[in-house]
Amino acid sequence: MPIKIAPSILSADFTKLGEEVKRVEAGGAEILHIDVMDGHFVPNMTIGPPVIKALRKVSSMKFDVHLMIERPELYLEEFVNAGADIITVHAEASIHLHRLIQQIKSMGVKAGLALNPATPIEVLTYVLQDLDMVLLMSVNPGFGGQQFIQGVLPKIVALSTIIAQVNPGCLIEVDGGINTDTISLVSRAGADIIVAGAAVFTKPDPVLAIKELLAAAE
Ligand SMILES: O=C(CO)[C@H](O)[C@H](O)COP(=O)(O)O
Ligand SMILES: [Fe+2]
Repeated sequence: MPIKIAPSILSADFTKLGEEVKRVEAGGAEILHIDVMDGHFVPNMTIGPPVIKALRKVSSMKFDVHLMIERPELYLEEFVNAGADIITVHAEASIHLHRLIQQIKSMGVKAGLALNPATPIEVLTYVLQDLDMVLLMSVNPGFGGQQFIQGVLPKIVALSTIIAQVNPGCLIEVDGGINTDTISLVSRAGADIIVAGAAVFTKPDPVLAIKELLAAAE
């Protein structure tokens, strides 16, 4: 499967969010990455279900909702009702990971599990077979526009080897610090979906920026 870019609205202009989303969709983007932060799990706050619900009215892209929140189990239904297609929770945010993943799947959406840069992939051992996606953070979560952490590259390689054996349908998403220099590294390491925020939405032409990222990945 060719890699896909999921533009992250974290770096979009929030005063015209609907227009920004429609623009990347018209340009061919299929997945929209939506970063939800609660000011507890990460030291920043962003948006929640009402904004996702509003965007759902103007977009038919797949909504890839990245929950950087504590107690995600309390809010799953709200995010599903708002229009999420994939819900990704952090392994570090729950002590009942198996139950949490089953809860997401029982709601009829795809289940993703995110790992911070310092979290080893061994945490996936007994849940990988149930996942639709693993999100490997390549920055410490909380902010857009940070520098890519090179140490995550062997983690992507190791995970893609394990996924091929255990759950070949499970996708690897890499999130943080992606630009035209770093994208080829993560693509070669085995990423299927690559999130890009600053590298898309701080550029004068976000659609062109996505095309340049895809070209650099090859
Ligand atoms: O989850 C995130 C931050 O916690 C963002 O998705 C990520 O950082 C994307 O932004 P950028 O491409 O600008 O690094
Ligand atoms: Fe994210």
